[in-house]
Amino acid sequence: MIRFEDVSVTYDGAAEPTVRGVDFEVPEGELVLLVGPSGVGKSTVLGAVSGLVPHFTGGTLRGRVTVAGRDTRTHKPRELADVVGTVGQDPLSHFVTDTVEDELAYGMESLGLAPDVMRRRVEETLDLLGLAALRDRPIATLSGGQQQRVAIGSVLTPHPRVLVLDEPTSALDPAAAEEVLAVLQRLVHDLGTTVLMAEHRLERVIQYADQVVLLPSPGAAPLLGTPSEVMAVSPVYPPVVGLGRLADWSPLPLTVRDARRRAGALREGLAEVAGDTAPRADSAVIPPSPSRPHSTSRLSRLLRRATPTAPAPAQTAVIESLAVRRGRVEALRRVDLTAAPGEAIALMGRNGAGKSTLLGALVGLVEPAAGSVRVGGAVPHRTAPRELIRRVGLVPQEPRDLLYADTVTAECAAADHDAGAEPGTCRALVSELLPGIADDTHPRDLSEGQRLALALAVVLTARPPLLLLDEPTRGLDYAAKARLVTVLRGLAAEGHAIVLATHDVELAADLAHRVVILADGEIVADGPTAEVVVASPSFAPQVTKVLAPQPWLTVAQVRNALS
Ligand SMILES: Nc1ncnc2c1ncn2[C@@H]1O[C@H](COP(=O)(O)OP(=O)(O)OP(=O)(O)O)[C@@H](O)[C@H]1O
Ligand SMILES: Nc1ncnc2c1ncn2[C@@H]1O[C@H](COP(=O)(O)OP(=O)(O)OP(=O)(O)O)[C@@H](O)[C@H]1O
Repeated sequence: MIRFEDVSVTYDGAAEPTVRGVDFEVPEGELVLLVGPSGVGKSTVLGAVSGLVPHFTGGTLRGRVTVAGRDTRTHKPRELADVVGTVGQDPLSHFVTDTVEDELAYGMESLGLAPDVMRRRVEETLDLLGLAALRDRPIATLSGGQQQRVAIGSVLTPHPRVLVLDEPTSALDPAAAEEVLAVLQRLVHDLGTTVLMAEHRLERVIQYADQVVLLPSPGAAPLLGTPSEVMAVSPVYPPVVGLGRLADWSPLPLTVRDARRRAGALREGLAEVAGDTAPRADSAVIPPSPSRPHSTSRLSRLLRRATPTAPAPAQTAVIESLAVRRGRVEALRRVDLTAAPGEAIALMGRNGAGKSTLLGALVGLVEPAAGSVRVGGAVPHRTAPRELIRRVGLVPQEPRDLLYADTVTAECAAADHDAGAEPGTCRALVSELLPGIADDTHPRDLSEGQRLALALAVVLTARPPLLLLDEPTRGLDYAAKARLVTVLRGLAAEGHAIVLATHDVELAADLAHRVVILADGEIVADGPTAEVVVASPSFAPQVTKVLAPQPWLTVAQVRNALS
C-alpha cells in the first residue's frame, strides 16, 4: 500500500541527505511503527508519504514513494487526501476550522460526502474518542491532549485507506493513549486500514505493531523486522525490553504481561540481593533526595557561572485554595500546593485535568478566581515579566511559542541578553541537552526534540529558582530523555524547584521526588513518587507493573541493585 524505493531526502542548504536508502513496503492492513532517535528523520519519512515532503518543506526527494499506486512526488498532498489521512506533531498548525464538530466534518466536506454520512461519522467519532462533551467548543480553548484527540478524530472521519501519524499519543494521558490505540487497531483489523506511525514512547505502542522500521542513525539505511527482531538490536527500546536485556530473557518481552510471566526468578533475586535496601512504597528513596551533593557536570558549572540569583526562600512556591476559571470551565478548585527548593514534582492526571492551568497560574499567565499563588514571595500575575523571569520560567507544551528569532544562534543571543547571562551560556546548554544542532538552522526547521532542547536552554539561561515544564518529552528519544533527567536532577541538586506536567510515567518515575495527581481541577493525590504511582495502575511505570508487589520503578534501579 505504501512503497519506498531507494528514497533519499536532502533539505535545501544541507550538505548530506537527511534520510537515504529508504526502501521498504507497508502492506495493506498492517500497522507499521517507525522508530529511531530524535532528529533522525522519522517525520521526514512520514512527510514523504503524505506529500508534505518535498511539496511544503522544500528540498529534493530522490527515488520513489507511492501510496495506493500514486507517486507522492507528482501528486500534491491535496491530490492524496482521499487516500491518506495525516496527523502531524503539531495539531494546532493543521486545524482549519474553529470548533470541534466543524473540524471533524471538514475532511469529509472537502471530499464531498453526503450530509447524512457526515453526520453519522461525526457522532461516531465524538463517542469513540471521548469528545462528545467538547463538541461545541472552540478548538483554541482545548487542552493539549483534547486538541490531539480532535486532530486524530478529524483524519478518521473520511475513513482514509492509509493513516500517517507522527507521535499521535505524545499529548495524551496514559488511558487516552490506550483508547486511541485500540481504535486504530480496530481500523487495521476490521477495515484493513494501513497505518504508518512514528512514536517515541514505545512502551505505549510496540505491542500493536505488525512490523517495525528502525532508523538507527542520521543518514543510515533503515532496518525492517518484527517488533522483537528490531527491539533486540535497537538503540531505542521500552523499559520492558530494557529489563529483558538485563535479565537475558529470550525472546525479549514486548508487553508487561510477557515480562511478568518471566519475572519470577528476577523478583526472587532482587528480594535476596536488595534485602533491606529494596525501595519501599512509602519512601521516596529514588530518585536521590533533594539534599544530594552538588552535581559537577559541565552543565552545572555553566549554570554556576551565570548570574547568581537571590537566596531562595524556604518555599519556592506556595499555592493556597486556588480556583481558576477558563471561560465556562472551572479549571482548578481548592488547590493547595507547595514546591520547596531542590524538589522535583511531577504533575499528572487525565487530559483536561488542569495541569497546564496550574503551571499557567505559577507563571502569571492565568489569574486566580479565588485563593493565592506566590512564587519567591511575588504574586506572578501582578509581577512585571522582566522581574518574573528571574523567579520562574516555563517551557510551554508547544516550545515554538517561546521562540521568535530566525536562527538558533540569534535565539540564544537574545536569551543570554534577556537573562543578563554570560554570552554563550544558552548555546552551550543547547549542545549539552542535544548535541548536533546547527547554529544557523531556523527554529521552525528543527525536529520536535531539537526545538524542545532549544526552548529549555532559553529558559534555563535565566536560572529561574522555579522551573516549570509542560509535557517536556515530546519528540525526545530515551537517550535525550535520560540527558534531560540528568540536567534536571543537577538543577534540583543546586536548589531549583522543578514542577513538570507530564503524561510520561517513565519520566516521572525516573525524576520526580513527589507526584501530584489532578482530576477535574482538584488534587486527588500528593505524595512520594513510589507511593503514588504504585497505588495507581494508570500512572505506574512498566517496571513497577512487572515486578509488583516489589515497588521498583526503573530499569536503572534494578540494574544498580543487581550490580
Ligand atoms: N524543512 C526543513 N528544512 C531543513 N531541515 C529540516 C527540515 N525539516 C527537518 N529538517 C532537519 O532534518 C532532520 C530530521 O528531522 P525530522 O523532523 O524528520 O526528525 P525526527 O526523527 O522526526 O525527529 P523527532 O523525533 O525529534 O521528531 C533534523 O536535523 C531537522 O533539523
Ligand atoms: N480558554 C479556555 N476556555 C475554556 N476552557 C478552557 C480554556 N483553556 C483551557 N480550558 C479548559 O480547562 C480545562 C483544563 O485545561 P488544561 O490545559 O489545564 O488541562 P491539562 O491537564 O493541562 O490537559 P492536557 O493533559 O490535555 O494538556 C480543560 O477542560 C480545558 O478544556
